Amino acid sequence: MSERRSFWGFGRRKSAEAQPEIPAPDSAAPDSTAPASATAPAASAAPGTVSGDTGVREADVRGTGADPAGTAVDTATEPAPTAGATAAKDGWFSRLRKGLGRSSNRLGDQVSGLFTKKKLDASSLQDLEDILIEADLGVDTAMAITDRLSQQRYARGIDADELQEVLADEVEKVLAPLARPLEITGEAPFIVLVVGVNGTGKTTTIGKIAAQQAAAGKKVVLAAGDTFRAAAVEQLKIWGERSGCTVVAGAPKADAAGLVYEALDAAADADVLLIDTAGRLQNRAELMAELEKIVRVIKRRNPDAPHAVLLTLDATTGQNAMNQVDIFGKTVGVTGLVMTKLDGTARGGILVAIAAKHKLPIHFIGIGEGIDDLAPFQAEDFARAISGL
Ligand SMILES: Nc1nc2c(ncn2[C@@H]2O[C@H](COP(=O)(O)OP(=O)(O)OP(=O)(O)O)[C@@H](O)[C@H]2O)c(=O)[nH]1
Repeated sequence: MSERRSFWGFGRRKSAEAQPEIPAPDSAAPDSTAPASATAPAASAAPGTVSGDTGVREADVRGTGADPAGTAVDTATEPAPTAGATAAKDGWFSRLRKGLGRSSNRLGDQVSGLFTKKKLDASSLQDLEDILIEADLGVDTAMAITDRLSQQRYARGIDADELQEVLADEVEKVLAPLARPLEITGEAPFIVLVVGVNGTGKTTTIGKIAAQQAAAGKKVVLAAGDTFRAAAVEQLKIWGERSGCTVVAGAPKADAAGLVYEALDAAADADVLLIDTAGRLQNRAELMAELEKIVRVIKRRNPDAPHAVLLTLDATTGQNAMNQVDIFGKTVGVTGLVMTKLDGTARGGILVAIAAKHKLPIHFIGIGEGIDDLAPFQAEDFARAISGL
């Protein structure tokens, strides 16, 4: 059993295919005069107040509205888990298990069907391997599990509970080296670029991270770099208002790289700058070129930045996520993954296959739309939850 990391992993500083038609990358110098406004959040803004005019999907800003300060625990100042942190941890695990219920039920139902026989034989092991592959765990993990079973248990058979333990163990082995909290430390502002396909949860993830960072006492600036979708800007502003973060937004359809340039200025004295980008399919070269331009603009200001490039992946998309990791990785140098929407999908196993193949750090997982529904990824918890333990 691996050592449990603390629930919240932030370090203190110093310490389908609806495709947006993003205009072709603008050749204007990004340091030109893209209109931008630093939006000071209204203290009185009610969470979830969504204007009908904005077209903001209500679900896009659904959060608890609760004070995020009550939910985050800063590990730097908290050497031992408090009763509250333990309760939060337990609460998170039961929600994770519930969220992954469809994935684990799918596995569990199919696997239990194999145990009508007293012993595992070559044919039931082959069936098991097929089930694991169909559950998106990937060929390598599926084979590792069946190999281990054939070596250790073949002769005497195995019951369903033992199989769940073996499954959890093997899944944890794949995931544990990659479960790394996003360390927002060192540089200030720490610049995080968030990229991904349409609707994978970029804006929501930024809103949640912003709330956690603000609750930890950081000064956070949000850049509404999704200039394509007006509703995305409104959505980000609402998240910003909730956590008291400055939001830098431009005119609709403004050049995204120019907006990012303005945001870099606005964030000069901030601890963290979180940059939202428009969703784009990984096979649209011109849209991927726009992302490269954003990275160039950032690097021109700070060659070490962005300090993190997060790719959000929607767990419900299954195998397509593999290809997204490939192409976004090649284009903008993804440094870590956020897997969203693990609640309510039967395809959560894809995270294991992605980990086995791409070996990128997995920073966060999302199991809902609310402000509390994003937490640092913990391999053991995930492995046990998906195995139905
Ligand atoms: N159930 C669930 N819904 C989520 C999760 N994360 C995000 N969502 C929802 O997914 C939808 C899309 O999220 P956004 O944050 O707008 O996604 P995006 O990637 O910014 O979207 P585009 O800007 O259109 O590319 C919203 O309705 C969110 O509330 C999650 O972990 N679980």
